[in-house]
Amino acid sequence: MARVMRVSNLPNRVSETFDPHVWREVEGFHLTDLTYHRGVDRSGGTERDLPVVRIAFDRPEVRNAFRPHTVDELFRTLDHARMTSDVAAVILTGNGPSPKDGGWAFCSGGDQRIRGRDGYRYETEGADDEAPLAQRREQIDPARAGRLHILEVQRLIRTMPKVVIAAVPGWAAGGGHSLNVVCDLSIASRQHARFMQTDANVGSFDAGYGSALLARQIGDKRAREIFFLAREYDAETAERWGVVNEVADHDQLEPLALEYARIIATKSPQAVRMLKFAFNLADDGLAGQQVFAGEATRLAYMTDEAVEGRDAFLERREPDWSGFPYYY
Ligand SMILES: CC(C)(COP(=O)(O)OP(=O)(O)OC[C@H]1O[C@@H](n2cnc3c(N)ncnc32)[C@H](O)[C@@H]1OP(=O)(O)O)[C@@H](O)C(=O)NCCC(=O)NCCSC(=O)c1cc(O)c2ccccc2c1O
Repeated sequence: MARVMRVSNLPNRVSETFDPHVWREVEGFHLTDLTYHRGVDRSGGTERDLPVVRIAFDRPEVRNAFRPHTVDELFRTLDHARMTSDVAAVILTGNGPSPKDGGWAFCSGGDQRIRGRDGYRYETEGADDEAPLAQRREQIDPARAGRLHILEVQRLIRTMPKVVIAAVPGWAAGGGHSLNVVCDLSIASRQHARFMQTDANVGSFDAGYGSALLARQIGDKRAREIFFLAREYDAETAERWGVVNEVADHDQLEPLALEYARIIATKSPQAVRMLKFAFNLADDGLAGQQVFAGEATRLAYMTDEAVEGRDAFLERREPDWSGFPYYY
């Protein structure tokens, strides 16, 4: 929950684009592949929570590729943000640059080094993340099934009643390209953001949101081009095509994402929630209808009419609907 307290120590600067003055680490998470922060206002000698969190891939040396453990952490932090009732918006980004070559990434999709025939494989406890390829394969835990559960994360982003903003500081490739598609809003770094849908290069295919929703967003021919040709495109092209909302200078990427979050937090939470689910409804079929209808049920529960139905049952009497007209 939002808290006001004395100013605490600043968190580590987890990325060159990260401003420690406006974030605190979210407690209780022991993350290895991500970082998770809550926005704070430290002006006036106190520290006050802001209604925004920042979740960032933290494997810059492999362009923020995800392994199953990364996906577990991503699901856990997103779900925590979903259930934190004073958080309006989530910024999803990638820390950087790579200490190896200075390259930037949002996310380069599934970690191909640990891809098995049944999906992406977990590694044994204490596995060496720096190990060469042959050793990586020996580190795979044979007792655990391969996973494709980035799709579960996509569904969580899609159905969580918060606005998820992708701040793309570098490469969005493969499954990282698809994550950008499923976020509600996107901002890309003018200098470093690059997009490429590499799925078909490596024998993979996101045949759900990654392709079909992309086609809905930017048009069918363009989406087919992006998948079938797998050509690199830059931030300005992405903006022109409708893959991102806005391009920002690299050092302004996170401030702009924060500004988006600040504006969203000035709007009615109920209106934002209903709008997000309304945008999803037609494309998500019955699942979309169920999510939207759940919120309609919540609104109904807030009425005197629904309260009368509940109370009549609890008081063992017939409900009196006489005060509630058949609206038309
Ligand atoms: C992203 C790149 C275009 C960047 O190119 P660049 O030249 O800038 O950098 P390098 O290629 O030299 O990379 C630096 C360093 O990182 C390693 N690396 C990068 N990406 C990955 C990765 N995905 N897996 C493992 N390692 C990666 C790279 O090997 C270098 O390491 P060194 O040790 O040599 O320093 C380019 O890197 C690139 O094309 N990357 C691969 C992109 C890709 O094909 N991703 C997978 C697509 S499939 C996918 O993501 C996917 C996942 C799912 O779980 C699905 C589930 C269900 C349906 C579909 C799914 C799906 O499609």
